[in-house]
Amino acid sequence: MDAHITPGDVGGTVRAPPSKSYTHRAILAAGYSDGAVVRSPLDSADTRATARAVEAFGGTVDRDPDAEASGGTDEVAFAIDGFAGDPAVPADVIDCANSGTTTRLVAGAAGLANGGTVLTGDASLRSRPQGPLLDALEQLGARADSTRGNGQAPLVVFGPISGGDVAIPGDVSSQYITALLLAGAASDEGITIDLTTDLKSAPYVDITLEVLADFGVDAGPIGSDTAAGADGFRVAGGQRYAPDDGTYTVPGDFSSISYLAAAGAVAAAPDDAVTVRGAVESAQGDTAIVDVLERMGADVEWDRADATIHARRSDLSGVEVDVGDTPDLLPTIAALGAVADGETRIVNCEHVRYKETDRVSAMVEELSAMGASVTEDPDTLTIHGGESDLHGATVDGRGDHRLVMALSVAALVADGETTVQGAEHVDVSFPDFFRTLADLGVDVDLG
Ligand SMILES: O=C(O)C1=C[C@@H](OP(=O)(O)O)[C@@H](O)[C@H](O)C1
Ligand SMILES: C=C(OP(=O)(O)O)C(=O)O
Repeated sequence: MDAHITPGDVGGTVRAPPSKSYTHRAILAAGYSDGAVVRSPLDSADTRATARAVEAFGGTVDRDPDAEASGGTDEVAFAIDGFAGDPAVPADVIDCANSGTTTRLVAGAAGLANGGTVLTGDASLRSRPQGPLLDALEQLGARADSTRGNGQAPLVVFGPISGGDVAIPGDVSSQYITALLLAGAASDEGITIDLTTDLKSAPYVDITLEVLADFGVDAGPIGSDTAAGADGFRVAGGQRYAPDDGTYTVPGDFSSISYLAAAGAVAAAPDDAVTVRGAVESAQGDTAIVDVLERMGADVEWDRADATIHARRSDLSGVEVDVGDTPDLLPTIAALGAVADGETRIVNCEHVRYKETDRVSAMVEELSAMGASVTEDPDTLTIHGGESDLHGATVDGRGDHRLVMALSVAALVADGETTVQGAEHVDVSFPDFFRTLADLGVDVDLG
């Protein structure tokens, strides 16, 4: 599906979708428990993959937004029956679709099963690195293979592990650490994780620790108060997952909010603003988008008490942004850089090449097609911005939801219509993205 976007002003109030990262963890944590209700979950292609995995391990996920689970309101909730820390051997291959988070977190759970679990997914997923996690599972006594021997899915994991010590790099994906922490709590002995490199994407491990705490599970960093700067992590075994009152509520998604706030900053009508509700404080590193926008000169305000963000149009200037902690903001910041005056340098971004696409190269090529001047080094993306340079074009979302959304933001201020190919891929993290843009007044034609 293509999205044809006509440039124009935006304004109005919209709601942020629920967090993808929190929803994955909450579904799987509920799976590890005897059962729990997850309120306000993100219902998207990626989170459905995690729900399928919980069912493959013997749980059930009732996605019916039905009265009982949601406490009699029309709020959406998932009612989940867990596998109580003891995953069954799946009867079939688990299809993780496009979701790296599902693949890694579920590979960890597979380590606890008394038999084999096969994990696969789409072509993008099957090109992403899993080697360090397979190696960690082997250190814990599992057999963990990539069928092609290239460290990529399809993966086959044979458990059970009972816990122990692992050494693992932290600079490829923090999701390996999350996987080991979630599984370690349900293992007999617990898991101690020694980081052999600095940790990238550290706030995602803080999200994990926050969700674990909310499910009554004790785990923490070694040598630091938070994941950033930690030498490693420790989770004791034999713990029971059980959230207070049997329910867990998912906060809004700041990666998704980044597109809406950016849209306001580049295209809000004079005397109007984009207002985003659901901007609840949490451990999400991507709240940094507010600071990035402010540094670029945007008129943006996060009313934390009201969980609301207001973004008005302003002239933006280029800045340097380190995305070591916030890889998912790279496409948004690159689009903002293409609109801003002067140079925007996105540094510490090598790990952003291991996502659904190599997002560094992809943003260079697609923004260049819109007339921006963009260059890359292995670890840096540089945009030589200036709104007047951007023109409408046909750009390829490359099956990557974040490319589709970031390019749609750039399209709001390009000269002429932009066609973003593969628009349906927003289903991965923000299924209502184009409806939300239309609610903000964007002239978008899906066809
Ligand atoms: O744990 C998570 O929920 C995520 C961690 C990050 O990945 P890496 O840790 O692989 O950088 C992020 O890019 C991804 O979108 C979601
Ligand atoms: C990289 C992402 O997710 P995942 O790793 O779960 O595929 C993302 O949402 O940008």
